[in-house]
Amino acid sequence: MYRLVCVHCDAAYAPDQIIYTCERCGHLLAVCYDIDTLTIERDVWNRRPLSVWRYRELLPVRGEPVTLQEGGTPLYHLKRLGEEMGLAELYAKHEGMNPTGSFKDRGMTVGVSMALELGKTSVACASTGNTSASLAAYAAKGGIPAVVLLPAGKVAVGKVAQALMHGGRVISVRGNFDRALEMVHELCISHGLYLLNSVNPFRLEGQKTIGFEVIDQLHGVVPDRMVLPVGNAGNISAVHKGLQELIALGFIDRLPMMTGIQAAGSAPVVNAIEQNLPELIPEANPETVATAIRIGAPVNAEKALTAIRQTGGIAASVTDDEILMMQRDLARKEGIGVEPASAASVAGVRKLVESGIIDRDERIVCVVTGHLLKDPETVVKQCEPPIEIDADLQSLLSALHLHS
Ligand SMILES: Cc1ncc(COP(=O)(O)O)c(C=O)c1O
Ligand SMILES: N[C@@H](CCOP(=O)(O)O)C(=O)O
Repeated sequence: MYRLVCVHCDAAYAPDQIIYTCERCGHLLAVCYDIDTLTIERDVWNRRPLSVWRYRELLPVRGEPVTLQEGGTPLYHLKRLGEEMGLAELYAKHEGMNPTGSFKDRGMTVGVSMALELGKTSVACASTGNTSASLAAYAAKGGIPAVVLLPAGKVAVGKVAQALMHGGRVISVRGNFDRALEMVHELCISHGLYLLNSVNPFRLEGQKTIGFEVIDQLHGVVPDRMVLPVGNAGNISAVHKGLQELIALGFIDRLPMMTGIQAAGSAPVVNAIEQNLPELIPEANPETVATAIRIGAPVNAEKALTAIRQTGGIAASVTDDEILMMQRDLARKEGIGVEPASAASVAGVRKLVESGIIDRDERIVCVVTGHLLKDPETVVKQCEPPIEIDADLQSLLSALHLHS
């Protein structure tokens, strides 16, 4: 059993009410389980495949889910990069290995399943790219239409391609993501489409399973720190919520220090933490090469600030150059291909270790959120082009600087 509860004033709403913000105070809602009434056995979870649906007792969906087999992503030990930074236990949870190449799939399997359970016949979102790619795919699987609003000219080509190919109705808005989100919210309220951005409390339930999987992949050990790139701030909030539920169940006894990394040109959460502000001041003109996190007014900021502060975590920013350098390092030293926003988490660790804020004996899990192929243009710009040669062995040997 669960209710929807306001994260600010605790007002409660029925689970089948289609509502995204509190009627009393306007803040976001969260799914709140009556943990004492749940029967969850860890052994039962452990016998199921590692996936979002391993944890179905702690998810709101009651019927058969709309699934593309999301979750169960690898947790890599970053031995080379860890050694360079002096960290023996540095890990990356590669969310780019989900069906559409980002962590959004964990949310959409739950969100689209709930849309159908609630009798909705169309879905919508605003997106910097990944949410739209994922929503279009899961709506296709669920057999309902999806409308997606993208900031014009600011979405990586792989993500636009996915949204189009999966049959999304793609609208390019001359404005930034924050404005597109306001517009789609209004559209959903006025015309009854189901909103599947991270203001949707059900979608974030799916995303919390990242934290569950990390604990299972570390054989029950809680990492000292979890580091996530922060855009709309839904993911860091969701992982924190999930881990709090594991504490309530008695499955773990402490929380990792929740650590959020933003791009320097788009860092309102970092500013709020650094200046100890009670709430965030939006950034009017966010800018970064990491277009996925080019967000100036993160809607989940209240929860993210709480997650960071309550766990003794931190927020830090990294420059575009630091992000791209880490994208190359992950690709070339670890064989892990991620998009720029994802590299921000590991770049943030490097910076925080160098500045002495992160201790070298910490066990650290970075969430790398999306796949390299999402943004091929940014990749190609950083690399030497292929060497074109005539089709003979001599040309090949000379291109490779080898003697004949
Ligand atoms: C690849 C990628 N990384 C990180 C983020 C940030 O996640 P959140 O908006 O939940 O903070 C997003 C989307 O916002 C994303 O697409
Ligand atoms: N990076 C996101 C931005 C939208 O965030 P959401 O979590 O509110 O959907 C995207 O991929 O669009």
